[in-house]
Order: sequence, then structure tokens, then C-alpha cells
Amino acid sequence: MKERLDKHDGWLLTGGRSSWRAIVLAVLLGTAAAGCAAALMFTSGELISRSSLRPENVLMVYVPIVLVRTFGLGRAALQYAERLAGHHAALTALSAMRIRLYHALESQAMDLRSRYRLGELLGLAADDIERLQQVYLRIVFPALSGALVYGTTAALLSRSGGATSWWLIAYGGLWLFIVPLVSARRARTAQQRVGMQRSLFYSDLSDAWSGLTDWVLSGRTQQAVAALRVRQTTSAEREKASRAAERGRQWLARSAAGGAVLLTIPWVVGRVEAGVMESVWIAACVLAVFPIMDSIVKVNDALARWPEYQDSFRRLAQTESARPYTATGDNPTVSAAFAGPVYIKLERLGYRYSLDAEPALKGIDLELPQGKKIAVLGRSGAGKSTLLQVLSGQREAGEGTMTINGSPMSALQKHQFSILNQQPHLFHTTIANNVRMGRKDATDEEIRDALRQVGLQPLVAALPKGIETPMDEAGSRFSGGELQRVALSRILLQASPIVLLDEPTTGLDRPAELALIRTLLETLRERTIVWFTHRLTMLEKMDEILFLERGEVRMRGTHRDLSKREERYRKWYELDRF
Ligand SMILES: Nc1ncnc2c1ncn2[C@@H]1O[C@H](COP(=O)(O)OP(=O)(O)OP(=O)(O)O)[C@@H](O)[C@H]1O
Repeated sequence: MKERLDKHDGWLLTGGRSSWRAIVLAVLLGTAAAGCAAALMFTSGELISRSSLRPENVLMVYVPIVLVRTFGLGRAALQYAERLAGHHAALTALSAMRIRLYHALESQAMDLRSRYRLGELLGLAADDIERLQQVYLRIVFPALSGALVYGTTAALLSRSGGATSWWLIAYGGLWLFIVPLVSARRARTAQQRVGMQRSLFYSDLSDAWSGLTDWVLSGRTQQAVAALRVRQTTSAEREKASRAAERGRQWLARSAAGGAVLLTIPWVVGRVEAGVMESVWIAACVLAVFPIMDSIVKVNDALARWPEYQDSFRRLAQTESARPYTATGDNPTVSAAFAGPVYIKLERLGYRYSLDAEPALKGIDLELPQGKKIAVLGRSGAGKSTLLQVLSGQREAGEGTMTINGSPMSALQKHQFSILNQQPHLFHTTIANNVRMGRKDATDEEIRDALRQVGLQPLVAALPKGIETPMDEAGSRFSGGELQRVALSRILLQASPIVLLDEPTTGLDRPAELALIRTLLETLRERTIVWFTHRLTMLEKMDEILFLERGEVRMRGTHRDLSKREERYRKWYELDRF
């Protein structure tokens, strides 16, 4: 529980820290607006009472008239200012939370597909973060303002003395502390049910969408739609029940002011009888109760909404705890950026997906001095992806050691690696911005240079807006190999000493494949390359070739060695040449 609260606080504080001035201002303005509303009702009550006594001339009610106008205008102005400050604070907080979510997801970027389903990611980015801005607007600000209004009223009442004052203070306290706790508890149960059904519906929907072709081809579309309808109906029923409970709570909250009025009457009559107050203030005090109770009851509304957001907080906290790899591992003194070349060494490295599973990697020895080019080959299931993930720190090796420049590999930070995979993601923005993903402060000239190195400059220069052409427009003119080159130009802007190539030539025809490999080797000649592939193309250019089979290295050597020694290798190479 403690841990959960800490994590919730963590996300709330992330937003709160970036906008604390606006938050304080919004809360103070909210409290002042409530104070103005109470004063408006008070002076209105006094004005009505004094007018009913038929004053001899209008000047006798002049002061209450002026006060009614002042508080009326003041309340509207303060409410407007509170909305402005509140939304400013909430949006600033939202932006800080988005950045935090981005960093959490970015650290798992290479592993996202295996960790989350599409629906979950959409839920995190769209639902959860968007909804959290409401935490400030609907929970934090009203609750703090309500507490301040209660505190001020209780302080004033306690000075007036008498048992009835303490009854009023206790009644306000009941609505500030006890009722909200009970409401929050009940709302949490209802909300958990709604949330579970909704998330099941979203997951099924995204699964059905991803497998749409399969459903259509198997002729079972109706079945899939029917199953989704059932989920949707259950989800709607749960939401209906939750709305009914909410209506009950609101009805109860409306009766709160009634109770306060019943307690206020003996209090104010007692003051009048004691000669402390004028009789015209009876109606004034009773009317002032309504806006005051309105503010206090908002705390109840606010806390009852809290459970609506708990799931969002939990999912966000999980996103961070799922972070696969932390840079501050065994050796926090190793700096983020390696100044010089890196030397990676793997000794007797092993990995199992679970204790009872066959090892996916077994006894891997590998030395990677800076600039070495190795190819890792193997059939499907041989362990190539596992090795890539262990190397890049996405998975932690269970056995053996991995060192970089003599330090444990856990000190290696993720930006020491670049990965070029089969389908690099290109964003819906300009070519320049896509390349700038590699290094955000890269100048236009550096971007053009990177594009020149990968051989794309003539093509980009021929586009109407050059590097400022939107990727959507340019993308249709780019072939698969050219899109890979855009991704490669990103890598060229990064200072990472090691590049992992995850079958980047998949889907390219033979000439495009050969041309891309040549460009890769040419542009990345200074960097260490580990090329994961199942094709035996241009292996003669590599310093070492590793054949994985069932997680173990079965053959290793240069192309020349293997061609001499290994009959199997010779055959595969000949077969794969064409
Ligand atoms: N997430 C996982 N959980 C359990 N076992 C896994 C998981 N991923 C891979 N494996 C198993 O580990 C072994 C190595 O798989 P890996 O994906 O590394 O092979 P690969 O050579 O990359 O295959 P491919 O070329 O098809 O991607 C296989 O037996 C595979 O079934």
C-alpha cells in the first residue's frame, strides 16, 4: 500500500513540481472565489432582510447593495481566473507526465512489441495520461480549496464559542473527512469492476483488429463480432451500475447543505439573542451556508473520483517498473558517454527464458574490439534475437560474464548501442526531423551530410522541399532500401560505438540488399558491427562469422577459414549466393 501510494505520489509530483506556482495560485483563487460566493449570499440575505423592514430611504441599504454588486462581480472574475490558472497548471503538469512516460517507454523501445499489446500502449498514452490532467482539475484543486474553506470557517466559528459552533464544526468535518473516505471506498469497488471490463473490451478489440484478416479468411467474422458485442454489453452494464451509485452519492451530497442549515439556525438565533448579531443576519448566515457547504462537499466529489484514476496510476507505475535495464547498475562511476573505443567481452554467457526451459543461449564466448565486424547466423530459433537482446541490455544474462572495457556490462548504457532493424519506424514529420531523431541538436548541414553518406542526398535534393519534405510525401517515392538508409542516417548522427543490425535487408531484392550492405560497411567502418542474419550474403567482408544452433556456437571463423574447413558452410554459401 505504502509503495503504491509512493508511486501515485511520484506521478502526481512529477506534474506538480513543474507547475507548483500555478497550482498554489489556482487553489488560492478557488478559495477566494468560494469566499466571495459566501459573502455574496450573506450580503444578499442582509439586503433582503433590511429591505423587508421598509427602510425610510434607500441610503439605509446602500452599503449592502454595493457589497452585493462587488461580491457578485468578484466571484465571477475569481472563478474565471481560477479556471485559467487551473488549466494552465494541469496542462503544464500533463506535459511533464508525458515526458516521463516517453522516457519510461523509450528505455524499452526495442522491446515494446513483446511487452505490450497495441491496445495497452494506446491506453497508456491516450487514456491514462490524458485522464490524469483531470486529477488536478477535479480532485487536487477542489479538495485543497474545500479544505481551506473549511479551515477558515471552522476558525471563525471556534472564535464565536458555544456548543452550537462546535456542532457546526463537527458537521463540516464529517463532510470533509468521513463521508469522502466512505465514498472513495465504495467508488473504488465500482470503478474496479468497470475498469476491468473496459480493459478486457479494449484488449479483445485490438486483438480482433490485429487478426482481422484471419477472422475474415476463416469465415468467422460474425463470431468475432458477437464475442465483442458481449464484452461491450457487459462493460456498458457495469458502467450503468456505477453511474447509478454516483447519482445516489450526488443526491446525498445535495442534502448536506440542508443539515448545515438546520444547525446554523440555532447558532445564529443564539447569537442574536445574546445581542452579538443583528436579526437581519439570520437570513444572511443561513444563505451563506450554501456556498460554504458546496465547497466542502466538493472534497467528497473529488475523493470519490480518485479510484477512477488509480488504474491509470498503476499502469504508469508498471511501465516504469518494467524498465528492462537500468544504467546505474553495478558500476555507476562509468560515464554515460564513452570517450574512447569500447571493447566488449562475453565469457561463457548463457540465458534461459525460464528455469525449466532449455537454454536459449549456452556458453557463448565473444570478443568485440572497437571496429570489429561480426555476423551471427542461425536458423529460426537458434538464439539470434536472444543474443541481440542480451547484448543490448534488454535481457540480463543468467550465466557467464559480459564486460565492456573491463567493467561489468550493466554499466553500459543503452545509447552505446544503435540498432537497425527490419522495419525502422519513420515518423509523420519531415525527413529532417526523422533523421534528427538520431541526435536532436543536429544541424541541417549535419543532416544533409548524413544523407549524403548513405547515398540519399541526390534523391532528397530533387524533392520540392528537400529535407523539409514531409516523410508521408517522400515515403511513397522511397523504396524499402531507401527507407532503411534514412534510418541509417539517424544512426550516423548518434555517437554509439556499437551498431546491431537486426536483419535490416529483409524484404529487399538482391541488388538493393547488396547496395545497402556496402553502404552499411562503408559508413559504419569505425564502429563495431554485430550483424544478425539468416542470409549468407557478403560474409567475406566480415571479421568473424558465428553460427548459432540451439543457443550454442557450432561454427566460427572468417569466411576463408570456414570455406576451407566446413563443408556445410561451403554448401550454404553457394546456395545463398543467388
Ligand atoms: N519470450 C520468449 N519466451 C520463451 N522462450 C522464448 C522467447 N523468445 C524466444 N524463445 C525461445 O528461445 C529460443 C531462441 O529464440 P530466438 O528468438 O532467440 O531465436 P532466433 O534465432 O532469433 O529466431 P528467429 O530468426 O526466428 O527470430 C527459441 O527456442 C525460442 O523458442
